[in-house]
Amino acid sequence: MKYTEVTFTCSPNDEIVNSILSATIADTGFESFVENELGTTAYVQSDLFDEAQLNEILENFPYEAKITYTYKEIEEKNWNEEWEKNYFQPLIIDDKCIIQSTFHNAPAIYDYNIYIDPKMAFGTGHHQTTELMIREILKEDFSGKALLDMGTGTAILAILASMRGAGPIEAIDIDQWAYDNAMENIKLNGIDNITVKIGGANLLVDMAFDVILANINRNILLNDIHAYASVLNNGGCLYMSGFYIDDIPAITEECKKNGLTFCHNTQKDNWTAVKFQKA
Ligand SMILES: C[S@@+](CC[C@H](N)C(=O)[O-])C[C@H]1O[C@@H](n2cnc3c(N)ncnc32)[C@H](O)[C@@H]1O
Repeated sequence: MKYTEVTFTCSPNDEIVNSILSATIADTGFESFVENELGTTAYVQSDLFDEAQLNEILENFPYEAKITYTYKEIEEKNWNEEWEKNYFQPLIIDDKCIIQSTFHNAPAIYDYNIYIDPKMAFGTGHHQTTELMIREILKEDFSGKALLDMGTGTAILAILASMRGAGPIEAIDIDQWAYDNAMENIKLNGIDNITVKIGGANLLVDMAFDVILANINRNILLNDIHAYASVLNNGGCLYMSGFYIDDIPAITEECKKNGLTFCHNTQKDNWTAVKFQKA
């Protein structure tokens, strides 16, 4: 599969502009985002890259900013090298959890030592939404809980949930790359209670979970919350991220329609993670 790397130059180059940019283009198929000294570098499958649509987004950008871009097609094999050279550094969260790749040699001295070789899949912990979800998982008692990780990406959340005692775990992603990468990372971390499947909410039949994690995006979540609610046990919790603080009312409204009550939210920059409970 060919990927296109788009380098955005943002003025101002700040958290708000880069966050809005990432969230907006994520809805058009962009999968990975790296903030840098110019703005954001983002990756999209080449057959999904639509320059006219991108221009329209930038023309109607909902925030005062000047954004220009250049792009080039990259080969699959370059991806790991890019990460190794430039982007993915070990990430330590709350002195409890480290996420690093096999090419790092940071000491594995934390309660949860996670290895992720990201390749094309999203989820190294460096995106605000992943970090917010990680903090929720570190906070809650997941022992013995049947758990679903929707939009698993690298399987980072499912792996940490397993280390925190959750199981059995289903990890689902719509993308073949994510499926392959999730399988690799699960093996790399010696986890044996996660089943990975390719697909979307249509797979959610004849299943029941105590906990559901879904870090995807606003529109997909709004569309699929009813399916998540249908496989959540009474008293079970749904944690979601991939959207902004401003989106909380719309998400809450949809959850309410499906018997889910708002518990709390956390936030970083403009991003948020929310917890809902089924009565
Ligand atoms: C923002 S990434 C999150 C990855 C990881 N869970 C994390 O927290 O870092 C969203 C993932 O959802 C997947 N995805 C997109 N649409 C989906 C859908 N309708 N159902 C399931 N997964 C989906 C994407 O392929 C991507 O891997």
